[in-house]
Amino acid sequence: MADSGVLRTPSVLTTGKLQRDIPVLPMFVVFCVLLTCHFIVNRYHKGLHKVPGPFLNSISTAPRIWSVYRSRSHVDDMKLHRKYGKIVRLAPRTISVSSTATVEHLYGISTKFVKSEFFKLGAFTDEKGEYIPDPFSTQDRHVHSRLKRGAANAYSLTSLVKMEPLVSPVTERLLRILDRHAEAGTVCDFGDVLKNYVMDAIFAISFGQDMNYLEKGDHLRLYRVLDIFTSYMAIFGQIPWCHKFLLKNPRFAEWVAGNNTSQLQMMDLAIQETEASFSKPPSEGPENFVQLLVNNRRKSPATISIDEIHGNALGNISAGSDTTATALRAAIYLLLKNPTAYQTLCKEVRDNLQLPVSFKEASKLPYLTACIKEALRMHPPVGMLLGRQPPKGGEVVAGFHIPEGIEIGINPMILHYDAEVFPGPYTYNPARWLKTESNQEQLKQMNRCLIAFGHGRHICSGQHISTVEMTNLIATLLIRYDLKLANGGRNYTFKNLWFMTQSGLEVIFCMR
Ligand code: HEM
Repeated sequence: MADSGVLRTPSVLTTGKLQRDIPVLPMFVVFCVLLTCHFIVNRYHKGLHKVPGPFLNSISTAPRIWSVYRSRSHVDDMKLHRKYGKIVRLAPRTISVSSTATVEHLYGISTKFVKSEFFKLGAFTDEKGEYIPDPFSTQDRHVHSRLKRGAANAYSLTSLVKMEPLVSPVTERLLRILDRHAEAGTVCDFGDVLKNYVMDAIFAISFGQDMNYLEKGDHLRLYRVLDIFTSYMAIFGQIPWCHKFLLKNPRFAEWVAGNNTSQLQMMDLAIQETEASFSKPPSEGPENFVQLLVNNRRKSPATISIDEIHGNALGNISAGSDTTATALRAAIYLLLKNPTAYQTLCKEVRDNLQLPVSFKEASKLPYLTACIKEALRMHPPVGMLLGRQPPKGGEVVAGFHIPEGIEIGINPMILHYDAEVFPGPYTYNPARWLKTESNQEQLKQMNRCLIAFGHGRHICSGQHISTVEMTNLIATLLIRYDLKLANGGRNYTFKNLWFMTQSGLEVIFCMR
């Protein structure tokens, strides 16, 4: 057989020509010089070397990414704050503050700070890859204000209380499942059940119909998408410039998500429900979230576009499911771990409420509200910086000039453990939230620093949805069952990848 020319061509591997032609040593030297310059620029960028923090973190993002990747950045950040004080440089372009005085400055209604680049990783795009503006990710103040106004009535407490009947069938389904556990005396993986419950509840509120996650489990495979999405945001949000090469790139996104069609199904549902709401007159029963937004558009088309209706509805699923489930798990776990608090709450709830629970009645119970606040304090579902960027020209924060383009923020997990605001911060103490004659000022301060839902301009739009869900569900459970942790709660653990998701909440239910 005749040799092909290709085979006869001398290979660099056999001749060793590569080593002789490429000046490896000079290239290595150039690389080291460039890297050193990069580190120097990072460290001294616009005077940021004055902000205290570890040397390595000031020259490279690698330690920060490693800390986030290990799902324990709050532990590392706490240590850094203990060592360096109220303001710490976590990475060349990331600064963490933990001070009461900065809450208003960074997040207040009239703040000049805008959302950091981190949030752009969470933006929705349509099928053509065009950005669908949403309040969560937009940096444009006017767009943000318009979006908030356009959906304000749908997120208001008054509307949500009217939507309670939409969630009732979901709650009944949950109780049937828990009754079965109680009758059989089996241990319930309550963390998973709660996740499914919250998913069904948020679908019911948003679209007027749920996906029966409680009985079918994750049949739409939304959890996988949401897990990838939050871990991706946590890790690559530290280097947001990468996003355009990763999930923002449609080919890469398709490769990662594979043939997962759940987002498309969600989008279809949002589109169908929006169209159905347009074609029927305002209904007599409780209106769901999409219907309320459609009515807003009917009255004044300029207030909200169709894409924005879809964006809001889809945002409810991604922002409102894991977060609320996490808060509920924390509230239940902490209660069951603390028998005195559990007994106090059982007494309050059982003496004052009956099934079916209504928020109007349940929200009057001070100890129930206190237990929810204490759980949100000790285990805020969002456990990383609520990042912001200063306006053009920068801003002075905690005595340091922070130039534009730099991410600065407060991590709820740090501020909520500040002993000056919350004395004995590592102790579960719901009573700290109860009003007394002498603690008015302290309470004001604590409420200002409870930033589990954020604060001010970008405060969580869905806080009332979660509060109603949590209040009603916890009261319902305590009226119907006696609860106790299986194995003393030994399997309960959590990881912090932006969302502080737990696993192993195993509970034994007994009918009362
Ligand atoms: C316990 C449950 C929840 C927690 C702890 C939580 C936490 C947060 C936090 C901390 C922010 C502010 C982020 C920032 O300032 O940088 C936020 C914003 C937001 N949340 Fe929630 N959330 C929860 C439930 C929900 C629900 C149920 C929904 C919707 C149904 C929702 C929708 C939103 C939206 C749309 C924003 C953006 C608001 C804006 O930027 O103006 N969240 N949430």
